[in-house]
Amino acid sequence: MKHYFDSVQENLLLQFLSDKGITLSDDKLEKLYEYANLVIQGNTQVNLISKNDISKFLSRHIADSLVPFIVLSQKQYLKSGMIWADMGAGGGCPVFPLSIVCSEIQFFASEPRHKRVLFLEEAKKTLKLDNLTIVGKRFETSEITNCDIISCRALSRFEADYDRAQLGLKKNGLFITFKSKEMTKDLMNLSDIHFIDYHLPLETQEYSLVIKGIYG
Ligand SMILES: C[S@@+](CC[C@H](N)C(=O)[O-])C[C@H]1O[C@@H](n2cnc3c(N)ncnc32)[C@H](O)[C@@H]1O
Repeated sequence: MKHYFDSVQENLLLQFLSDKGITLSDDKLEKLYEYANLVIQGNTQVNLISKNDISKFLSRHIADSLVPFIVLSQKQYLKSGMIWADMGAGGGCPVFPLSIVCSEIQFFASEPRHKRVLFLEEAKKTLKLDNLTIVGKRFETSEITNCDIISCRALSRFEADYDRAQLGLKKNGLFITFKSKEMTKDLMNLSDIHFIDYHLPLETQEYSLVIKGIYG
């Protein structure tokens, strides 16, 4: 398969994963690369990601998307059959990379914008992601319920996203969101809140995965 990114990007992603003790099968890596190809190609038709980010899609967006998988795997939190919903899927990060690597978990992606939904449906079909359901609605009207985990990336303010997630989370479910480190200062006093700080390849700023709930 022709890749629409260079081998430097591939190596940055592999190094990022291996630094965290993660080795993925060749099948899963190929699917991640195929998904990256689809986004890079799809971005010429539909606005999925910023044009500035195309050349670093693997090291910036796919690596970032996999951080919840890395963190929850380290805690052995992920179990077969769990239900995980992502609110505001956009071009599919983090939910596509997560569905690819966590094939035993059932994912839902909620996204209201029609052109993005068409892209996501097509990508799901191409990648044969049977564990992913695309719901072309706002999360509030999606009727997605009973989730073990609800995530969102670049959606809205923490409080608004957390409240929105309560509509679909099981009791004791986890809410997970991605923030820059500097945006977490106001959240320090919340109960059951965890901050896992990290860097991404080629990026100077520090990021924080924010998890609300008890996860180990
Ligand atoms: C900035 S994009 C982020 C996309 C993706 N998560 C990422 O990190 O690249 C936010 C997305 O959330 C969607 N969105 C906005 N409000 C929403 C809601 N209430 N429920 C679900 N999706 C929503 C928008 O249509 C948009 O595609």
